[in-house]
Amino acid sequence: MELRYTGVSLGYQGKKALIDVEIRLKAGQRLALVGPNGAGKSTLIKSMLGQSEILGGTAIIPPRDVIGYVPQSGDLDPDFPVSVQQVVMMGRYRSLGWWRPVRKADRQAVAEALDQVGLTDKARNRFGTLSGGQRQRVLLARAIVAQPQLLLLDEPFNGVDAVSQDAIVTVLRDLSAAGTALVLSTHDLAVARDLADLICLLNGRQFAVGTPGETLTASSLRPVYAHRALDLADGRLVLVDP
Ligand SMILES: Nc1ncnc2c1ncn2[C@@H]1O[C@H](COP(=O)(O)OP(=O)(O)OP(=O)(O)O)[C@@H](O)[C@H]1O
Repeated sequence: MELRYTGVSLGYQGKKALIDVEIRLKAGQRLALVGPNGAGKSTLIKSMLGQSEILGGTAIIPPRDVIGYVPQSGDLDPDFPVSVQQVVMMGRYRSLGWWRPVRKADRQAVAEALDQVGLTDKARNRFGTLSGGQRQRVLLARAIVAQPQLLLLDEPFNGVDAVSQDAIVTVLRDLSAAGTALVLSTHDLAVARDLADLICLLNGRQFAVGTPGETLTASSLRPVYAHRALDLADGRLVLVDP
């Protein structure tokens, strides 16, 4: 697994939304994309799925079939009449193909993924009846049954309760210990600090990339958040509505 962007510009219909992207990620590393609304976090994730345009530079992206994607749980229609285990089984379709019936190994993989996210007892429940945090865990299970080498997560903790957040963080740590590379976008600097070993600061361009110690400093964050960064009299920095 190798993900490498060198001087990359990204956007839509030929118009740039994010420039100067320089990232390099190896197996088992965890990268957090941090920046205010509209910074380009989703655009960078979408570029790895072929859903935004690479307008310049060089991007080395693993093949689509080894990439897993966890969308924001709000992106899925909660009224769609499917059970939790059916949603997770969708993650096996790529390897199943429409012509091959579901096998015991597929059912076993689904059961294991549900166990990993702590939702075995909800397997037969309707997806739409779960809480936002539980739905997010189901979408994570759907991604991991395909055993991706690179897992992308768009704001995985938005609208997620503390129990679900802890469950998701544990699964993500286990995945990365087993060699899966992770890229996640987040507004939450505490989450980024605790979960990521690399942080990329974005706002229309890449401002910095490095360890949490290198990037989560007042002098690195100030230009990224611009008018949303407030300098306190004692020299500390507060981010207003990050
Ligand atoms: N499908 C699209 N077509 C055209 N422009 C888009 C599209 N999606 C996003 N943009 C633009 O690209 C820029 C970056 O948006 P993006 O959604 O990547 O930011 P973000 O950091 O993920 O923000 P948020 O935290 O609000 O999700 C914005 O100016 C946005 O308007």
